[in-house]
Amino acid sequence: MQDALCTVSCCAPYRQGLSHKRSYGFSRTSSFGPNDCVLTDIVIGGTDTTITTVEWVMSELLNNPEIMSKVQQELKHVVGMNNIVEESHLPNLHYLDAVLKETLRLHPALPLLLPKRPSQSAIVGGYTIPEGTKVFLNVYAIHRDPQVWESPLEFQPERFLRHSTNFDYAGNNMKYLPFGSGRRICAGLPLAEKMVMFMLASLLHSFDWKLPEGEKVDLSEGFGLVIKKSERLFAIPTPRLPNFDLYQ
Ligand code: HEM
Repeated sequence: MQDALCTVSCCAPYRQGLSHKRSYGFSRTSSFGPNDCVLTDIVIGGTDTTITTVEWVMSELLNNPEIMSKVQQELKHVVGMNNIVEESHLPNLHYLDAVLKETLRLHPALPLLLPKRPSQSAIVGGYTIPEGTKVFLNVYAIHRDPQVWESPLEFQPERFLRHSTNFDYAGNNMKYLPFGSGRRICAGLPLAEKMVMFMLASLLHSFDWKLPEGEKVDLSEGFGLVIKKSERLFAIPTPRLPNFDLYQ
């Protein structure tokens, strides 16, 4: 167990006896050991981000019923109506993948990533960043920059089908960084991508979704390290599959 945990990148400084350079906005107690740190990172990093992302995708889809219908058509084609979603279906859900990428563009769960402190002074774009400066990267602004994105405020998943080779989650393209970049990129990225795709595919394959009568989706944002919707989403599911035994 200990070996498995210690492979997570943020534990490495502890193993080398160095101090942790990340600032989270709250102080760590001295009773925390290396493995507590990893577990805390995983719980904090892996829950709010994932839930918030699923909620934003569902909100955007309820706001764009024609896009939701395209996702469900794809699920009908790839998964079938007498089957339930399996992990093996996920690589073939290209349109749902584009919907997730477009949602993470407009609603990156961590809009400023996590703060970093350079361990030595550096010059970036002509600016000197002294050692120890707290640095935030405004991914939210980059993802909505009209010089980078055409019609940046519109929800258009198709843009990721056109540019699918350029925009992945690996953090190599500085125009699109929903999981960060470099050695502090999201440590849960492979799990997060699969988990969110699986949840969305299951929700949209098994159910049709609508809003309560007369209600509209409120897309306004709250304020925080993780950008959540200011109002929780309330939607009504109706079973979609003909064979109800599949739900059991
Ligand atoms: C949709 C879901 C998720 C999103 C959008 C997301 C996004 C991010 C971002 C932007 C960062 C900061 C990267 C940086 O500062 O450069 C991060 C860090 C991190 N994430 Fe995630 N994350 C998600 C899910 C998860 C999950 C499921 C886990 C674990 C099970 C996880 C674990 C972590 C950890 C441990 C870090 C800190 C990495 C480090 O400091 O080296 N994340 N995440």
